[in-house]
Amino acid sequence: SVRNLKAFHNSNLTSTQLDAIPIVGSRGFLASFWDGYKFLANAPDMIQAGYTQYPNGIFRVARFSHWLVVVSHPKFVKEVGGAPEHILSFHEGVEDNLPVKQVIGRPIVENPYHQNTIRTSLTRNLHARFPEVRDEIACAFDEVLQLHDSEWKWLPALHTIMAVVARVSNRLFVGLPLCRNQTYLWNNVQFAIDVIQSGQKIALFPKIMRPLVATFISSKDKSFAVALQTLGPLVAERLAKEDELGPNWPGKPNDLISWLLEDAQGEERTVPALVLRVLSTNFAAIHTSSMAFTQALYDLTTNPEYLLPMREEAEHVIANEGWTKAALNSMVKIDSFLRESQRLNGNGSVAMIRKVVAKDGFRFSDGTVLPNGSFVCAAARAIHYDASNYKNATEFDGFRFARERAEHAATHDLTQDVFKRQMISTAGDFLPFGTGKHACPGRFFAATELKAMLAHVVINYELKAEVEGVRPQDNTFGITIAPNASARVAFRKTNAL
Ligand code: HEM
Repeated sequence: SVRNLKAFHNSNLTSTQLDAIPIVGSRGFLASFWDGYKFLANAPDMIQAGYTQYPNGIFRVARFSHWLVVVSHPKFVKEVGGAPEHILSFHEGVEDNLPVKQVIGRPIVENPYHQNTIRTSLTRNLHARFPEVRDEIACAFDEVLQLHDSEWKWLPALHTIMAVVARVSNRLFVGLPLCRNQTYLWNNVQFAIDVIQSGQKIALFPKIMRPLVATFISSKDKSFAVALQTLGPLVAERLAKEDELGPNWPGKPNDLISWLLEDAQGEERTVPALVLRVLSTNFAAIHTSSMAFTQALYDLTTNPEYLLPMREEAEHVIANEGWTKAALNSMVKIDSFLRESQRLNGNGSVAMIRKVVAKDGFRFSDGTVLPNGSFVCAAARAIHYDASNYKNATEFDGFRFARERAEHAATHDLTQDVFKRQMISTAGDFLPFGTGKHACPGRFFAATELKAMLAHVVINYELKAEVEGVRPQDNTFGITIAPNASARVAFRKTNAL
């Protein structure tokens, strides 16, 4: 349409509308097209260069067919996070890197009601379901690690943690016995890998060609068939019960299927539609949480002096309060350690990619205008590594947030004031979960799960790095930064000397 053409012209590499915003790299169509390639290999360095060169501001880098505007001041990050969907679109921003419609499914974009279910019902029920989550953590580590007596055992960190996280997350999502069904679990893991891999390829094609390309590349239909086979019967049973006994039947399980059914309307109340929501929640949950925990394990094995203080904290809190969700609030060192790991090793050089969809563009408070059709994001990693945001910013200081919380508590009336240095708190200078309107709705569960997992690990195991003092190198591709996928960590039972 004319509007689409106009939007394309406004945002593409030859547009003059972004002239006021400085460029990192080259100007001119061919040169900047080449920069688009370089960006795939060097995104973190290019973003850091722009950040250093244009402090507290806004700059742009070339992607293949358009500019990506990058904001580096927390104030501008907040303005991006606060803009509503009809001005800065989250979904259109995601779509640029990941063609969700083709690799996951159209309804996830067109009616994202599950985000609300996750933010509200799932989060509200974390207290009630915590004993099961805790039980699954203990069983999953036992069964996945298979440690015997006093042996040190080397395990591939990411793969091992993925197996634990998939089980623990699904204990909450679908409960026993399905959360231990290996076909069901690995289908969720494989689906996420396929979504990312096929998505990155499909995203290189113009939008109009994507549906066709997807029919050759995407294995979505295969994953969906396995999900339907393994999870479908359980969903069918729930729908039948509701038809027969109404929405509040006695003994109704307190899980994601029930929470989704409370929100799902019309055509979303079918077996395939609900299976797709659970599959896509697994996609959003498993890889992000596994990557974050693996990075924390690498931080712990590289800085082993943190193990004992966290073990002492966990043992002390559990002795006083038992294994409850509320007890996790008292584990401030563990919370701080995970937050610090996310700060330094979060999952991307940029975050919060949005597309300007407002007809008249988007205006920042300093007057800078981004025309309709442009893309904008936050320089997440550079912000996290900036000494004006964090003291000794490039150093891993596992308990920095615990110290800040203690200092704050000593000087403030805490009934009046929530100090935002906990794992779940987002800010313009803390972006592992994004911030603002689309901040990750699953972060309350992620924090609960990862804190309980870390407490379990430090109490029950000794750990060893493959090479003492050397952190396994990240895998970097384009804007993505992921933990090393082949590094191993050694585990040994604590009391098995
Ligand atoms: C450590 C683990 C996790 C990390 C680092 C993470 C990170 C993120 C980030 C960066 C976003 C996008 C925010 C933005 O662009 O503004 C996001 C969105 C989302 N996350 Fe998470 N996430 C994690 C765990 C989870 C879990 C466990 C769930 C589900 C239970 C989940 C469900 C979602 C959903 C549904 C969205 C889309 C939000 C929307 O469209 O408004 N995430 N997450």
